Amino acid sequence: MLLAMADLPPTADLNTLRTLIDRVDRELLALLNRRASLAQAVGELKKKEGSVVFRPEREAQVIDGLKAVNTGPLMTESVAPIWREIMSACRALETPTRVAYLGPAGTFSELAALGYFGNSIVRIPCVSIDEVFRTTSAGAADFGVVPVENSTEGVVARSLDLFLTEPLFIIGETSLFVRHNLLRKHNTLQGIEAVCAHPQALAQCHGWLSNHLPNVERRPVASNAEGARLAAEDSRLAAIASDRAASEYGLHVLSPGIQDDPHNRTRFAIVTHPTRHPQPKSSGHDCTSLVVSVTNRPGAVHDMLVPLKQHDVSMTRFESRPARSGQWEYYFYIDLQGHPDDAKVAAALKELRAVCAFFKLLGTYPIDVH
Ligand SMILES: O=C(O)C(=O)C[C@]1(C(=O)O)C=C[C@@H](O)C=C1
Repeated sequence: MLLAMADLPPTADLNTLRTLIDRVDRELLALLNRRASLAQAVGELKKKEGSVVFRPEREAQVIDGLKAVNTGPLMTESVAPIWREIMSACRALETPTRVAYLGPAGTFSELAALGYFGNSIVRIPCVSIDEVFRTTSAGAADFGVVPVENSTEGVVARSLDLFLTEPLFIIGETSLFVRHNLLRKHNTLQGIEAVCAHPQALAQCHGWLSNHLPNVERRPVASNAEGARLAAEDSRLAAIASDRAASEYGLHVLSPGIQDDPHNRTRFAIVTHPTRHPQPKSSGHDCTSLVVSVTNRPGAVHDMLVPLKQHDVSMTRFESRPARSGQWEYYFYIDLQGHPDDAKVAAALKELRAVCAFFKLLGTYPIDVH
C-alpha cells in the first residue's frame, strides 16, 4: 500500500523520517520494476513488428503529461531529468542505444548526450564533428549528438555544412547551459603559458581572457576535454572546460564561470540514419528543420518566405551560409514550428519546395522539453 502524507507523525524526528523515506524508496523501486517489465513487453512487441525502440515523440509526451499533473512539492523542472533517466533505463532493457558525440569524456557534447538519452547508453566519443557524422552514417552508432548553435557565438558552421552533404536527419534537439571554467594542475594563475580549448570556447571567454591573461597564448584544440587532458599532463598549460572535465582530469577550478555571457547556451541536434530510424510522429509540439537555396535574383528570399506567411506557419530560425559557389549564393537553414503531418505545414512545405532551387528536409522532431 502506498504511504500517504497522513501517515506522517506530527512531530517526527530524523530517524522516523528516514525510516519513512526508506519505505517510500522501496515502494518506488517496486513501481519502477513494474514499469521496466511493461517496457520490456513493449520491446517484445516492437521486435515482432520490426519497429524501432527509441520514440522521441512518446518520451516527450510522457514528460509533458507528468509536468502537467505535477502537484509538488517536487519542482516541475525536476520532472524531465528524472523521467529521462527512468526511460533511459527502460529503453536499455529493450535494446542498447549507441550514441556518438564529440569526446573525449567530459565535453559539453557528452553532457548533452547524457542529458537527452540518459545514462543508460553506450557512449561513442569521437575526435571531431565530422567523425560523429561518419560514425552515425556508417551505422557504428544509432544516433549522433552535434552542436548547432551557441547563444554567444552563433552557428557551428561545420555541423550546418555536414547537414547538407551527409545522409542523416534530425530526430531531436537539446540545449545546455554552458558554464566554462579556467582549469589547471597548479592552483594559481601565475606561470600559465597557454590556455587550451576548442575555438568556440576561446571565443566565448574572449573578454575574460583579455582582462585576466592578456599576454597568454590562446591555443585552439579539438575539444575542451582534450584541452583539459593536455593541462593535466603539463602544468604550464591551463584549459577552459566543464566542472565534469575538472574532476575527470584532476584539475583545480582556478576561476569558475568565465564565459562572457552568463546565459551562454548551446543547442545540439540529435541525428540518425533514415534507413535505421523513421521520422518521429507528431508529439503535438514539434519543430521541422530544412535547408534551401533560391536563385540569385531580386525578391527571391522574400518569395521563399511567402508560403509560410500564407499558411500561418511560424519560423523560429533563419540562418544563412555561403554556398561556396563564388556567386554570392547562400543556403538558408530554416526551423518551422509544427510537423509535416499538420495540414498547414504540409501545404507550406509543398509551395516552398516549388520555389526553391534546392530543398532538403533535415528532420522533424519534438521541441526540447525541460
Ligand atoms: O512506449 C514505448 O514505445 C516504449 O518503448 C517505452 C518507453 C518508456 O520507457 O516509456 C521507452 C522507450 C521509448 O523511447 C519510449 C517510451
